[in-house]
Amino acid sequence: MKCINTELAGVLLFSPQKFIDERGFFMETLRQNVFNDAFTQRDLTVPQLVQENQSRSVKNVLRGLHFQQHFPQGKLIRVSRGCIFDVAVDLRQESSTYGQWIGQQLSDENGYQMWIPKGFAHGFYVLSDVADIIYKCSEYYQADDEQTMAWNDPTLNIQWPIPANVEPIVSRKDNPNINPNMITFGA
Ligand SMILES: Cc1cn([C@H]2C[C@H](O)[C@@H](COP(=O)(O)OP(=O)(O)O[C@H]3O[C@@H](C)C(=O)[C@@H](O)[C@H]3O)O2)c(=O)[nH]c1=O
Repeated sequence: MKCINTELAGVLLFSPQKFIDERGFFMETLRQNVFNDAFTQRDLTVPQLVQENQSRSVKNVLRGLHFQQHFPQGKLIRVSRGCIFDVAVDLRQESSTYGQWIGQQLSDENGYQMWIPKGFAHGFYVLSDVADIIYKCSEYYQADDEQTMAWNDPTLNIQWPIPANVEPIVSRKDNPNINPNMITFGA
């Protein structure tokens, strides 16, 4: 498993070694010592991962942007089936990359895992017919602590790879036209 930095401080991309043979493939998806080393080598605190989630989405689904306000979660995200455009937005006011976003394709082909630290909002858009996302979190989910920021927030101006004339499929919570409690970036 290789770990590389991204242009946003603390956002890491893990790239596994894939062993392909006539049966299919094999790869390690978590190895605690490699994971820990990636953080200690960068003088970052090693996160404890306390919850794992899986969701399935169909093409054109967009989930996010989500974050927990008082109990922020770091998230280690991978895709076991299909392909997504995964987005992290830096909401850490003291950060040199505050307000910036990063988008990365994660797929069952590339096997990449994106580490999104605490203090970021997270969302993704599904590019394949179906996508299964598996992600581990460093804090427990707390429904009443969760905040949603509009995926199409004009200040963030995230360049989602949504085809022209396609409306993404969103939950009521993630629909800026329906959810009156949505957070506006910078407000
Ligand atoms: C996230 C989550 C949801 N749920 C429940 C609440 C709800 O009834 C149902 C579906 O929840 P949601 O609609 O919030 O699911 P979803 O929109 O997939 O929420 C997720 O979106 C991505 C972008 C993230 O970053 C995640 O942290 C999480 O916020 O599952 C849990 O029980 N535990 C959890 O950890």
